[in-house]
Amino acid sequence: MSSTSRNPIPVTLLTGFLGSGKTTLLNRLVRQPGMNRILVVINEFGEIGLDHQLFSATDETEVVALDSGCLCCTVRGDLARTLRDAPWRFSRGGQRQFERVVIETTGLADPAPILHTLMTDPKLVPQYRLDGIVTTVDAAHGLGTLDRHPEAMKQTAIADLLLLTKSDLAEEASLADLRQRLAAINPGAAQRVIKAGEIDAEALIGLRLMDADGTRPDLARWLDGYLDPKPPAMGKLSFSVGATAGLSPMAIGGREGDGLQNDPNRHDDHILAHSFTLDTPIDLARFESWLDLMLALMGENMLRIKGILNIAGRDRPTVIHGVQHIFHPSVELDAWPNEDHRSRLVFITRDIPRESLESVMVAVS
Ligand SMILES: Nc1nc2c(ncn2[C@@H]2O[C@H](COP(=O)(O)OP(=O)(O)OP(=O)(O)O)[C@@H](O)[C@H]2O)c(=O)[nH]1
Repeated sequence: MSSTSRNPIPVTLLTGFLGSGKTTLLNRLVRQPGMNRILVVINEFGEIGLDHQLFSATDETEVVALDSGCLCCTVRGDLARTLRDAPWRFSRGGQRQFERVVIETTGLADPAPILHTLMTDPKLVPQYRLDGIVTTVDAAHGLGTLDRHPEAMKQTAIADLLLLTKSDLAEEASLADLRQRLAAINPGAAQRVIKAGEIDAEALIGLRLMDADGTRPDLARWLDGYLDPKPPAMGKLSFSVGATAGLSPMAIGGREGDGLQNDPNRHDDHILAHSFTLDTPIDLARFESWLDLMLALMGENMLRIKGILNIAGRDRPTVIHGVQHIFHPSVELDAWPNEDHRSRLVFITRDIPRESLESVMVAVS
């Protein structure tokens, strides 16, 4: 099957702030008939990519992980290349194996440059059409996140559909306030309140942000307002590499800061991803008190904690998710995604130097 300008492949951009439920939604969606033959492009932020391991694809799903940085900053070229090559790369017997594309951005991505790529790359424009932008908003944290993070504001402003996730964690009154706030930012977007990623796939299809020729003027105006022609600023960033005193013998992932525009750990001068790999099984009680201490010390600047853990005494991996100050219940996966059974943790922080994380670890060791 070929894609032509008369039959371009629909693309859904799935965005939403850190921990707002994008992967949970995707995991549910790909099990529905309207969404099974899809190519999922997952963009990881941070040196250790965990998202594609937490996404459980079906047999019919093709998955590509773009893990060399944040889509909006450093890997737009990768996205363009991936989409250009996808129709032949994911084909069997001359038949393309996917009917639509879902791009899951990092929680920090500014969607505007990604849209710009989709709309202007001369090889992509005839092959793909933007079907819609879906933005997840955490019903429990949404209001505070909009106040503090301009990325979340942009993700909201450009959505066709706003999915208010985790409704089970939000008070009715604050949900109503959030809905009002979202409507003020983006009155044109439909709002749906969901729980545990449950929504009919049909609701996400055919949002028709743009005509197939990509000329809808309000989007172009929006892009004009948001696209920053300046390249990202360069700054000094250094990572310590090697063992540190901590929970257990621990290898600290990382490398000396170089070529920051390609640094997968850096979103801007303030937001950094810190990755840690722990070689030996974790003592759960000790780890939990370490986490409590870190959250107490780092407060709101600890944006996201994600990890796949090898807990002493457990055969299966345990996945943990912290979203700002809320720690979601940990989940045991059925099996390790690959042979590497080391624990891996990613912390996404604002204005918290790596040394502080390390010093907390030293303090509790
Ligand atoms: N209580 C509750 N938890 C939810 C719901 N949806 C998602 N979660 C939890 O929220 C946490 C983060 O969800 P993810 O789906 O990983 O969020 P994400 O947007 O993909 O996260 P990033 O990729 O880090 O930006 C996980 O622990 C989920 O289980 C919900 O409706 N209710």
